[in-house]
Amino acid sequence: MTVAPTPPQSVTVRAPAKVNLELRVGALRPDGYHDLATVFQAVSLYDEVSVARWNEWQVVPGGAYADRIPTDGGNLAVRAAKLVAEQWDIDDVLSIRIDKDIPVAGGMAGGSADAAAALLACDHLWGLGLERDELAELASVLGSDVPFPLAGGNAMGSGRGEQLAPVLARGTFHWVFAISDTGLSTPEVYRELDRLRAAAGSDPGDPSHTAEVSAELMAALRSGDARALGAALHNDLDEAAFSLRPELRVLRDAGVEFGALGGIVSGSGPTVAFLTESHEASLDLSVSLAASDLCRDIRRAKGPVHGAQVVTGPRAD
Ligand SMILES: C[C@](O)(CO)[C@H](O)COP(=O)(O)OP(=O)(O)OC[C@H]1O[C@@H](n2ccc(N)nc2=O)[C@H](O)[C@@H]1O
Ligand SMILES: Nc1ncnc2c1ncn2[C@@H]1O[C@H](COP(=O)(O)OP(=O)(O)OP(=O)(O)O)[C@@H](O)[C@H]1O
Repeated sequence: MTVAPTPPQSVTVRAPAKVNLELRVGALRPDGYHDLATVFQAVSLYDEVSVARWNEWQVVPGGAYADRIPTDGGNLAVRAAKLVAEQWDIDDVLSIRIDKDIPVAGGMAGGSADAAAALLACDHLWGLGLERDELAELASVLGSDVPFPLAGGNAMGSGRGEQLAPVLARGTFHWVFAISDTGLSTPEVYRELDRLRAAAGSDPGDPSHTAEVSAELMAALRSGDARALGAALHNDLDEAAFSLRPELRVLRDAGVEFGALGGIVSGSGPTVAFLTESHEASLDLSVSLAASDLCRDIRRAKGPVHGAQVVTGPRAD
């Protein structure tokens, strides 16, 4: 006699943060987004999202940044689960636990990682067997950054950042992230870039704002050369973030002076990402930054790492 497999009671998925090694922002589009050319790298800071059937929709916050997780229907993990339920006509209502180790509103795509994790977790909980490209399609509806934490590794992003292509890369890179205690709003940073462009006499919607990833960065990734990668790091949103938070420029300059191979704002900030030569160099830089008192919190991580992965089994609570 064959026994039908029992559906899982709950599923936990771990998803990584990202840093944009290069972020080139093109013209403002009529839909309010900007054309982008970017290279993402997944780094070893993770959120864990557990989904379980429940009698009402709820978010159970946990982890280092628990107090900053929205617990209403606007939470991206809830939106992701509801999107899957709606598409496949599923009536279940879920409790979603989020263990947050990715800074909130820090430019490291924490909410997007949670959305990506929730998509994969629901796929497993409901036994849908979705293909990676079906998940990526749903992810792009939820946000420009959501497809990447599903994929992980290194990837090129185009369109509004949601269209991914693989990137040839070797080696492991050692990062130090300097985290601020108040976040920056992504739309506000893009708006500030447009304001700076307009103030410099150039229409933000002008097609002359083209976005292309540099050959130097791709070559540095291909060869696994940290020094070359440090020199090629670039973020078009740096100046907008520095304009809104001048202290971030001071922090970036200090990290480079303390020996980082390169320093950029991570995505839309305010986290500042520093690339270092080795694990030891990342420890040294962390000590120097901590002594400087220029940031609230310092985290070390390596990249690239895997995209979202199922890590359980039943939930302990
Ligand atoms: C800065 C990055 O993190 C770099 O990867 C992303 O571009 C941000 O991606 P995200 O947080 O997923 O952003 P979304 O939720 O898609 O969009 C939020 C808002 O950011 C602005 N936005 C976002 C992406 C993009 N290519 N152009 C934009 O101008 C728009 O005002 C948009 O309404
Ligand atoms: N699961 C979630 N975790 C964190 N923030 C969330 C979540 N869902 C919705 N949000 C909202 O999204 C806003 C941005 O949070 P998030 O941590 O994703 O920022 P971010 O890392 O700067 O994003 P990105 O790098 O993709 O632009 C927060 O201010 C919060 O109100």
